[in-house]
Amino acid sequence: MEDYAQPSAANLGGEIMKSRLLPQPMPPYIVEFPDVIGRIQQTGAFHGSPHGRPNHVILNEYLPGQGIMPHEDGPSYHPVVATLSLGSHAVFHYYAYKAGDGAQEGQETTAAMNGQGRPIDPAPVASVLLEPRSLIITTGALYVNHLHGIDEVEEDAFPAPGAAPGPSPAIANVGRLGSDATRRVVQDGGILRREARYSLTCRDVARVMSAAGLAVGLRR
Ligand SMILES: O=C(O)CCC(=O)C(=O)O
Ligand SMILES: [Fe+2]
Repeated sequence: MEDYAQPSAANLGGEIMKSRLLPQPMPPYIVEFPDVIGRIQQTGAFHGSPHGRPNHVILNEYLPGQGIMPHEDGPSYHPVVATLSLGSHAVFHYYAYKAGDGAQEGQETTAAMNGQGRPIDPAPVASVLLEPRSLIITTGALYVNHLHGIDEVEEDAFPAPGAAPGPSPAIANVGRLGSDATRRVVQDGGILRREARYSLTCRDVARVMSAAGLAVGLRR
């Protein structure tokens, strides 16, 4: 959707041009203290990635009411993404494409389409509540043939048990939430208001422009 209230973003570790990383030094808070990259590396999630650790981080700021439309992260990255949430919670939805080959003539065109017009099943395959200071690692089929997104809402509403199903689907990680208060709201029904959220989306860009390649690129 073009009218999605997009977060403000900054690239850390360099810009990606034509699927290659044009590297830049990471800021100290990423590689020194609290050493986000080193600590993500310790999870083992990047053992099989080209550089064994993330080499690129997108810092996003979401104000209440901002989200990110369902999308795939694409093939420039090794298919593992570690997302650190800071500040506010968010509800992260994973979506599947609708069965079939994609858009057909005369088919309804809705927001539930990706950029190529491939229809997306609007019912998430899974929804996860991302708590502040939590890390979620997305890989496998959820990376390569699913989409993910965050609704652009100012609050997330959770229906009370037995109530008519609300707009929020079941939260897959309800049993693993760190905050008892948050778990009660999700289980018993209630509202979590979004505050400002800062996310660090950490990935490994397989192809990195070398200094030599860069010099050639600059001479052109
Ligand atoms: O901010 C988030 O948690 C998601 C960001 C995201 O999906 C992306 O940058 O590709
Ligand atoms: Fe993404």
